[in-house]
Amino acid sequence: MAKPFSEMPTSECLLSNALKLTSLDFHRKVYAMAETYGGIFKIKAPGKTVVVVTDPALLAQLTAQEFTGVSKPADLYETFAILCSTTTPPTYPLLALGNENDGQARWRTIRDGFAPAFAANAVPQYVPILAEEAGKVLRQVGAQTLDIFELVGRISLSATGHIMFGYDAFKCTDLDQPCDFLRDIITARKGAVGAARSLLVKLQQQFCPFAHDVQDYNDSLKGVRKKYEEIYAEMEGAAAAAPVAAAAAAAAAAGGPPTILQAFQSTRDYKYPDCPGSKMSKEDTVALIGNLVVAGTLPAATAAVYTLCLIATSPEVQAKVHAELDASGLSSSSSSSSSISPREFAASDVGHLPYLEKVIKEAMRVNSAVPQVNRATAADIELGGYAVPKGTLLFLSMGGMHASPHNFLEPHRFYPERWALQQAGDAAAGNGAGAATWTGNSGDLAGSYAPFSSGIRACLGQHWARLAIMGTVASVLGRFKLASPRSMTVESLAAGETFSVSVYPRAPLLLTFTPRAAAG
Ligand code: HEM
Repeated sequence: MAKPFSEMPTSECLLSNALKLTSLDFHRKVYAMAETYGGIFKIKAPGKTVVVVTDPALLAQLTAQEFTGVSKPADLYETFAILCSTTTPPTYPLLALGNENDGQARWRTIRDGFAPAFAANAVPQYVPILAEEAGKVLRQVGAQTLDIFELVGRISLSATGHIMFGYDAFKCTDLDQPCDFLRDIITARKGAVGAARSLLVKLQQQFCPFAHDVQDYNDSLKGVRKKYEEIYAEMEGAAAAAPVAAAAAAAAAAGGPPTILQAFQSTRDYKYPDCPGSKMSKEDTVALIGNLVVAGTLPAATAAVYTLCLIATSPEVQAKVHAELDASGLSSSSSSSSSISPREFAASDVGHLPYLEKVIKEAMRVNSAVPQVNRATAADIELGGYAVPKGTLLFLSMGGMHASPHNFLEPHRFYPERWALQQAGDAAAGNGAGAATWTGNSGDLAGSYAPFSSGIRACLGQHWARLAIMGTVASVLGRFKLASPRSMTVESLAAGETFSVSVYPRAPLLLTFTPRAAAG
């Protein structure tokens, strides 16, 4: 007999739940609900049942490859469309990679084409480019107060342009030059969420005026789409000037991994197995460019930004990070010249900055850049002893899992040492109350941690994201001591965030930069 779901009390039901779904910080509300209702519970929304999952084992089960009763809606917008429609919603070009409606085989073909360029052994080749772009931007920073999201966004965009498309696609290395592309992406996506929000508001008046909002959505994407078309044209030119496919073949013949640019070249000629005779069109490639720009810039920038903010407000953490960078020769204060020119971050530094690694891991736990992914049941399934019928929308809240007191002690505390103490506790069982206290309730912190999701649809760019975040944070802290002019805590950062494709700060996040050589 299937267990009954935890139900919301009547005061929480229907309309109030539906409005929570439309709120931009809905994921934070889910965290609070999970504290009350546990690792799996049901919320009521118009026309559909929604099941929220924060339990680590059930999350892993739902994302696992062999779990076939579950499909992935492409995006938040499609999720809303499923919420209010019984028919299959139309597909949107921007979401081509990861859109289940295009067919599993098509998605698999594209993912397989790009996977070698994102593999763990391929991403170190991008690090020198990131370090160079970070250096170009950071050399313009003196002793001053800056919006850290703007600064890191510039580094992220310059690196993305060079690494993925082989040229300066976003031209924003000069601090005095306007560089609004990251904000354009956010605004376009916010338009999409806004359309979804108005969709649900209208739903209360008349049932599902869907077509009208699709138009809003497409209009909101026009600006950034023009940019993706420009990038496509530039890549065509580059391919004509220097045969990228031949370079990819040569790299493969030499046993080296291909680059992302080469992967674009080779996937372009792919045929879709489920559609005989069809090849990837220009439209598909433009959509993929958009997909990788959005996925590759926003969440990684967010993660680096929140890491830097948390470091800036924790003097003892910052001192330890600086000491580690000094010992590795990555700080300007450790360089023989007094100028701000530390050795640039290199892929070989990974594995040799264990404290910084824990700091980033902890920052990505207390502030999950991608707090939630969605799934829909394609058949009746059983989940953790509960019966979940076909057509149920599943909200997989990794942020809720990271913030749950069921999984982490003092979950809202930024405490990088918890990861070291777990290792110490594992190594020396019965090592006193300190270690035991911090091994976490379940004794398995790692099992409750999945910022990139897991399984068949796990983040394709996660190896690169980890390196990029570490390289960005090390490049900034090697050169500067950071301080926050206003007091910032985990709670105040959370209160100031909002959500589009990933979490990002609602207002400028100001940090004061003091060159390390001057700070001593
Ligand atoms: C901190 C940075 C990042 C975070 C937290 C993050 C997180 C995620 C998550 C949670 C998913 C969805 C997984 C699911 O539905 O189960 C995803 C998918 C994806 N990510 Fe990332 N991501 C990050 C950076 C990147 C970067 C740098 C790239 C590329 C350069 C990238 C490319 C992708 C792609 C292509 C997918 C779709 C995979 C598929 O549908 O098969 N991500 N990411």
